[in-house]
Amino acid sequence: MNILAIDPGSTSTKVGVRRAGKLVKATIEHPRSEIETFHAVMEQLDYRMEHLVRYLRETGVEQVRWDAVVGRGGLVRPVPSGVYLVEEPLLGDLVRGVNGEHAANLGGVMAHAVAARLGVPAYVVDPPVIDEMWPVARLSGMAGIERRSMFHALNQKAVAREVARELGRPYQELNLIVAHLGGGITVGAHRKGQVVDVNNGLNGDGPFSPERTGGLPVIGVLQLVERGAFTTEQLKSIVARKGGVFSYLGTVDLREAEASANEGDHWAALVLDAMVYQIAKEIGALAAALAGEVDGVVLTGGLAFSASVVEGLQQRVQFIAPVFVRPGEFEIEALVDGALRALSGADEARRYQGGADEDRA
Ligand SMILES: Nc1ncnc2c1ncn2[C@@H]1O[C@H](COP(=O)(O)OP(=O)(O)O)[C@@H](O)[C@H]1O
Ligand SMILES: CCCC(=O)OP(=O)(O)O
Repeated sequence: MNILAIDPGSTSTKVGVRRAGKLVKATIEHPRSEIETFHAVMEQLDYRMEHLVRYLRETGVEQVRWDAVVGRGGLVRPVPSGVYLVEEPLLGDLVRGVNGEHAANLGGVMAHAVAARLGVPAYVVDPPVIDEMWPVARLSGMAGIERRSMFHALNQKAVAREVARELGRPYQELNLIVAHLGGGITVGAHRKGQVVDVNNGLNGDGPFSPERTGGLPVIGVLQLVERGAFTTEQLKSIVARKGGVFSYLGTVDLREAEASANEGDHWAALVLDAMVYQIAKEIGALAAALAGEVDGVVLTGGLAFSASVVEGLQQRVQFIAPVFVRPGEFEIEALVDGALRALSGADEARRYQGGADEDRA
C-alpha cells in the first residue's frame, strides 16, 4: 500500500512517503517571515500545497499511485480516538477551525485536496481533540468553565502503544503517564487505553513549556488586563506562543537556553529547573489521579533529547514507576499506521458527526 502522510506544524510541513513497505520522512521548512504574512491559518493552504507539490515533484514521487492520503487532525469537536474519513462535516469544521486556530487544521484539508484529485480516501488519525476524560477531571472549579481535552494525542497514543508492545502487554491493560515535551507540553494519564486526564496544551493549563505559559495565577492575569498592559488578543498569543521559556529568556530553543545555563547564566538555569519541576509536579498529580497504579512514565518530544531535562525528571518521578524515554515524535509513523489499519479493515474508519456549537472545547 502506498500512503502519503502530511503533518503541518507552525513553521514546517512534515511529509511521509510510504512506498513498497518503506517509509521516507522529510520536513519542508517554512520561514517565519513567510508564515507571518498570513493572517489566518487556512490562508496558508495554497502556499503549503505549492510547497508539498514541489516536494513530491522534486523527489520523483508525484506519479505514485497513492492508496490513501492521511493528515494530522485539527481542532475540531471532541471525538473518540481513531481514524476518521475526511468528508463533510469534518472538512468544514477543519476549515472553520471550530475549536481554534492551529496549523494542524491544515492536515486533513491538505490530505483531502490531494486525495480528491486521485479518487482515494483521505483520513485523519487521533486529532488533538480526542476526548476520553473521565467526568471527575472535567470540573475546573468554576461553573461555566469546563476542563477540555486538547493534547498531543497522535504522538502520545503512538508512543504509549509502542511502550506497551515493548513490555509485551496490551495498551488496554496498562496504566501509563505520557509526557509529550515539545514546544508545547501535555501530560496524559493513559488508564487502560483511555486518556482519562490530561492538561489542555493550548489554553493555559499544565506546566510551562519552551513557548507556552501553562497554568497562570488568574488574578495576576486579570490585573494585567485591568492595567491595560496587554489586550486579550496579545495575552492569548503569549499563552500559546510567547510564554514559558520564551517569555523569560527570549528563545524557544531549549538548546540555546541550556547553553546559557552551562555558561553560568544562573537565571537561565533556574528557568530550566522550574520547567522540569512543573513537569514533574504534573506527572506526580496524574500518579495520584491513577491512585498510584502506574506501570510506566513515558517521556517523549524534542525536550526528551535533553540529558538534563531527562535526568531532572528521572530524579523526581522515578519513585512512581519505571521511566521510558522515547525522544522526538512519531506522528508520521502513527498517521501511516492509522491509514494502513483503515485500508486493511483492521480499524474501521470512523465518520465524524459534527455537532452543536456548545460542543466546542
Ligand atoms: N537535542 C536536543 N536537546 C535539547 N533540546 C532539544 C533537542 N532537540 C530539540 N530540542 C528542543 O525541543 C523543542 C522542540 O520540540 P519538538 O518536539 O520538536 O516540538 P514541536 O514539534 O512542538 O515544535 C525545542 O525547544 C528544541 O530546542
Ligand atoms: C495540544 C494540541 C496540539 C499542539 O499543541 O501541538 P503543537 O505543540 O505541535 O503546536
